Amino acid sequence: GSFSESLNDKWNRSSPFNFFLTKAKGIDNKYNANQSVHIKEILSESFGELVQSAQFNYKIDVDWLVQCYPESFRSKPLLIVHGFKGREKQDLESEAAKYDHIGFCQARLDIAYGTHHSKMMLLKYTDGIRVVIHTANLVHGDWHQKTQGVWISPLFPILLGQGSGESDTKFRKDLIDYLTAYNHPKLRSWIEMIKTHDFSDCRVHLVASVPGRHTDISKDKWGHLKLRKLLKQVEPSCKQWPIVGQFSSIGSLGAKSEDWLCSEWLSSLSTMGQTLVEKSQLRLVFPSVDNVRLSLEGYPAGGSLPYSIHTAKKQTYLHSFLHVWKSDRNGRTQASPHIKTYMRMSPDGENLAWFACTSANLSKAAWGVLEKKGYQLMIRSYEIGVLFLPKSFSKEVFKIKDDNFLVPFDLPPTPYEKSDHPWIWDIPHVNKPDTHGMKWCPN
Ligand SMILES: O=C(O)c1c[nH]c2c(Br)cccc2c1=O
Repeated sequence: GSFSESLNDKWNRSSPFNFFLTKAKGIDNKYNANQSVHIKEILSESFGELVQSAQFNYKIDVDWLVQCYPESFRSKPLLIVHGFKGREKQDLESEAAKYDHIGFCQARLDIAYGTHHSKMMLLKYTDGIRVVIHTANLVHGDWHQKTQGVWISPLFPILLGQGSGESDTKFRKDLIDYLTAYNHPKLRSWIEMIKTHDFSDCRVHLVASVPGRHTDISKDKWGHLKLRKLLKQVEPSCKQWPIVGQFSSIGSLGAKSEDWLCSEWLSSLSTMGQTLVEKSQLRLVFPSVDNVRLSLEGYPAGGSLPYSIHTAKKQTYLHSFLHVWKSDRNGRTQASPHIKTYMRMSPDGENLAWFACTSANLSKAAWGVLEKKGYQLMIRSYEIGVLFLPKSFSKEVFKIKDDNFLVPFDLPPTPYEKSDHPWIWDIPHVNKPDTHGMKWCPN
């Protein structure tokens, strides 16, 4: 309609998946309607009478975040959960000094190179709690001209009567376990609050990572082993379907594909338990240089795609798995991806055996790596995402068209041309100008 329709109507129409992409300035506005949201809509008064909120993220522009809340909500307690230390922590806290409603929770990062990647909003309203799990940093640029994923939960009401308050997907328990893992006093009140609310309507599973060397019963609570455990529920008929991984950064994966990518990691995502899977079974989507050059932002989009030459040089085998970013179906081929999604698709790209949207990029730090002959799963970072299993929606598979399932990019994905190269952020790109006539010369 002509009004910016309330998010409530949009949310109802997005049921039962409630999965959205962020609005992108500069694409045809018909693609910024139904299944698109902006942060100001999520925090708007029409979406709920806010009492307090918690924002879990990596990059946070405090002033920008405060003005994303409606004026009337800018005094409601806001807890910012981050992973910064030392100078960066000081800078963040001094940025917020002028706001007396903002508190901080510094997540422990005891293992080197770990980061607090998780992106989640906990929104406490007068009549319930809502959880938002997404992929966008709390900075203007992440919500401006990129492709990001956002899952918005139902409004979970206060638990009345004797119901368990838990859903078949055990989402509430998994969320409590995740928050408990921070072991931080400022999250205790949120944990207690979640325990008093009814999450029985929740249809997604939680797939999260917390830093640590996880063993015994904790080994498959996190990272790719949690995903492996959940995917055991997937229709066996999909066993031969390709796995698609799509992400905005790539870690150091080892000298050979058999070191981690096509053994440990792919085994979890393909639940075949087979250690080696033939190449066409795994399709990876990561922006090419031209994807970045021709994006709405131009080369600066590459500032959010931190794939370094140092890492890329060590793993040229990866480049034969790569596919371009193409999202004509959502009018977002030029909206550079910062979303991360993983899925198993039918060869024709018409159906999905499962679909996940998470903060986790393609890295051992995010998904974990088995150590000590598989005795422990070592994870460096905090990550959080949601998994959609057809079974939780009384289906065998997701029929993308018939079920109106929002898939962020075109399936099947399009392989790199011989002339395509993966975007690398710390080398010059000067052969051709970008959409703004500029070149990329990192220092
Ligand atoms: O958690 C995230 O989303 C991100 C983590 N690390 C980054 C670096 Br390092 C450089 C540029 C962008 C990002 C980023 O977006």
